[in-house]
Amino acid sequence: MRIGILGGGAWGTALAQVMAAGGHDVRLWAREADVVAAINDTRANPLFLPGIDLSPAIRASDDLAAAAETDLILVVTPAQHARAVLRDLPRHGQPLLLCSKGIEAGSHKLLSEVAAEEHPASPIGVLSGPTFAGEVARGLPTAVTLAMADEDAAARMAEALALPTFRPYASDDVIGAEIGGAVKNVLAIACGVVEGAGLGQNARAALIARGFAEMTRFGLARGARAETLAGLSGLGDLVLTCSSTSSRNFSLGLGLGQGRKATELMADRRTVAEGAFTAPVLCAAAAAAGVAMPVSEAVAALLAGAEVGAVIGTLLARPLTREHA
Ligand SMILES: NC(=O)c1ccc[n+]([C@@H]2O[C@H](COP(=O)([O-])OP(=O)(O)OC[C@H]3O[C@@H](n4cnc5c(N)ncnc54)[C@H](O)[C@@H]3O)[C@@H](O)[C@H]2O)c1
Ligand SMILES: O=P(O)(O)OC[C@H](O)CO
Repeated sequence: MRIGILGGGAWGTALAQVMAAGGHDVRLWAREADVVAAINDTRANPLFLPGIDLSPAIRASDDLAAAAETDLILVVTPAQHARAVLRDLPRHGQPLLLCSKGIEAGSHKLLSEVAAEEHPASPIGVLSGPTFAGEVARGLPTAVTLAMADEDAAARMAEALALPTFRPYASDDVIGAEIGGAVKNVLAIACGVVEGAGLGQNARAALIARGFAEMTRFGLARGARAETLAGLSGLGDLVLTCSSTSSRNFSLGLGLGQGRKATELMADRRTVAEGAFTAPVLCAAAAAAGVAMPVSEAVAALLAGAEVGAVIGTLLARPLTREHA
């Protein structure tokens, strides 16, 4: 297949490497001229994915039209930029596979809804799961959820994209696959806070379990299926990012837990910690749906500048409740 990849960050570049290893013709769109030049001239992306020798089958361009002349498009921009990039992408009706993790600010729309609005003729899918880009690019074993409304189409897509070390599991739960990836980024910040504030491993395990309860409540309210949230793109990704400083979201939380301010931690970064953008949107969307998300609200409060001790105190002072209320 000819595969267009939108986004030359760590994940877009790692996916380009996977697709090239599968024998596909890969056209990577990156917005930074230095990223395009580095990929084409030196087979590397030192800005976003250092230390990886890239396949010669990857051709980079800053021209969206070049990525559009393909059989399949992977959308890998930060979530808040997905609509603008999709709006500029020429419409050819090929499938769009969403690989970004987030919820659109303002509209509270999932990226599958954004993509369907911008490219109504394209079949929409989601590829999501526990996937640190560096490990995927190095060919380490990885499994993901690949969801499309038509599960047979998802299975065919999974077959076309699979490698011995890259295993997509087909699903028809597009919403579930998206919500797991978006919510786990917020919860990973919370787990980083626990680490940074020295609250211990019991607290982190409790937070993963109660965070998963939040993810499930919100997901069910938005039409996700519980088994998808308990799978690779939900619980699988939650466990990965809640337990490793390789996660940008966890690392952001670590700094917050040490008492540093979000503005300072976010100031100079060129890489994206999606949970910081998702947290306020998620809280607003959950409130609109009548879903309680105390852990996510605590993260949103910290990101808005609240003091870490006060936020932890408020969370621990909540009235006791039933585990499955
Ligand atoms: N890095 C990972 O391990 C990983 C794994 C799975 C999913 N993701 C998701 O993939 C998405 C992209 O993350 P990443 O890690 O590849 O990014 P990154 O942090 O490596 O790089 C930042 C990216 O943002 C892009 N960007 C900045 N401003 C932009 C704008 N105005 N318009 C369009 N693009 C803009 C940059 O060009 C660059 O591609 C995120 O939603 C992330 O959650 C990342
Ligand atoms: O580094 P993070 O926290 O953006 O996580 C990257 C991926 O989403 C892990 O699956």
